[in-house]
Amino acid sequence: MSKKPIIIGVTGGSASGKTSVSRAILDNFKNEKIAMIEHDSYYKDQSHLDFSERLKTNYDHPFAFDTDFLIEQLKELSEGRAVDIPIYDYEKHTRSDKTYRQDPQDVIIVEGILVLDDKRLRDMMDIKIFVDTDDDVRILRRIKRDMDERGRTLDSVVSQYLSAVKPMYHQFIEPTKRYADVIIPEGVSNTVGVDIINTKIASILDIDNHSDEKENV
Ligand SMILES: Nc1ncnc2c1ncn2[C@@H]1O[C@H](COP(=O)(O)OP(=O)(O)O)[C@@H](O)[C@H]1O
Ligand SMILES: Nc1ccn([C@@H]2O[C@H](COP(=O)(O)O)[C@@H](O)[C@H]2O)c(=O)n1
Repeated sequence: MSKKPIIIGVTGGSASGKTSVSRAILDNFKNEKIAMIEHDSYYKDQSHLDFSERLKTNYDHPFAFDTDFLIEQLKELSEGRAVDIPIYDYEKHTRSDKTYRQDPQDVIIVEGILVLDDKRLRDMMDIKIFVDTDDDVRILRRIKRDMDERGRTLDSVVSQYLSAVKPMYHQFIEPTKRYADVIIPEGVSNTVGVDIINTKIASILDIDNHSDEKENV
């Protein structure tokens, strides 16, 4: 029987640096069996809706996600079976018709704005991390990212931020900070915070953490 993986939840507001922190962990453990799964991959399929209808969805509310499916796939992985994870299309606001194959791993990072909101998900996690970055920094990063990578206009980013992203952050995301084991101010720039997390993961995996030495090579 396969060993249950270590599951690490990484949350925080949009553009707080969740993906960057997760990548730093992946990089530190690149010789181990480790992968990141994004909650965003499990945004509900909206292919049955017109594009104009999809624009009305509140993508920062827990209802926008098919979290049951994420939990189901995490259980499959935990029991040693590979899964096919949906690939999300931010420009079309729905799932693409493609998936990618994820094999079982020893460490699984589950990243997303609402991964600590669902108790069933939280209870599956061994380490829960909240990346804490000021709202003004996050909106500036988001404008750049959404215009460069997600096909958005400045007006659409600002209007979505004021109508959904900001209020949902304060209603649903920020309150999950209380469930975090570790809060990392400033995300990946906080090298001490990231190193403490890597050391903890290494101790659970029962391996030495040589991240300092790797940096100096
Ligand atoms: N500590 C940081 N300093 C400067 N830029 C950062 C930092 N963390 C993330 N970024 C940048 O901000 C943007 C959003 O970061 P990302 O890690 O994708 O956030 P999230 O996954 O929370 O949406 C990216 O362009 C990333 O390079
Ligand atoms: N069709 C969509 C789906 C999601 N979003 C936004 O993505 C944000 C979460 O992703 P991060 O990488 O920023 O954590 C979330 O705040 C949604 O508003 C979107 O704009 N369009």
